[in-house]
Amino acid sequence: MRFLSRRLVMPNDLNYANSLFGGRALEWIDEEAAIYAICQLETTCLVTKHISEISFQSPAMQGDIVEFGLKTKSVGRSSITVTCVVRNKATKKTICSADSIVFVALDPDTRKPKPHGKDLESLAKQTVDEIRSLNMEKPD
Ligand SMILES: CCCCCCCCCCCCCCCC(=O)SCCNC(=O)CCNC(=O)[C@H](O)C(C)(C)COP(=O)(O)OP(=O)(O)OC[C@H]1O[C@@H](n2cnc3c(N)ncnc32)[C@H](O)[C@@H]1OP(=O)(O)O
Repeated sequence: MRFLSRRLVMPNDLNYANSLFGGRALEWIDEEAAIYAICQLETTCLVTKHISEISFQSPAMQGDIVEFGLKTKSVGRSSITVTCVVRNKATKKTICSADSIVFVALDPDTRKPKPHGKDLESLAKQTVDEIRSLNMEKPD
């Protein structure tokens, strides 16, 4: 699982108990996972089909930086299933997680499911190439 994206918990992200609002966490998970799926499938035309049970394990507070871990769980003909973990960047404590988020690639004209032509093997290679292109070596 790669943790590449981060967000800062701001005042308008809070619930009445002054911790991160669950609905905001869900919105972030959907958005982060969608961006990940778009990059994996190399298409901008996809939709969220299914989000599995989400467990909220610990609160995030104002000023916390949270980071999003994503990985591909499986790939089908038109779908990709992604796992997402949200954790506190400083403590590494899990805030919440969604085990299976299913996105379906669509034909932009018909809005029907469209085969994406990817498999786990090709995605693994694509990921290696992507990490290389990010130039994430340690600084001198
Ligand atoms: C997010 C915020 C973004 C913010 C900006 C960030 C920038 C990024 C911008 C772009 C943003 C894009 C991400 C938008 C994220 C939404 O919010 S999309 C809005 C919410 N979603 C929708 O409106 C989808 C509505 N549903 C549909 O239109 C139809 O159900 C669909 C998707 C066309 C599929 O139709 P269908 O008849 O179910 O198709 P079917 O052939 O039976 O199944 C298709 C595939 O889904 C699988 N499937 C079907 N049902 C299920 C199920 N219950 N569970 C699991 N898999 C299933 C099938 O197994 C099949 O997989 P493959 O074997 O082909 O791999």
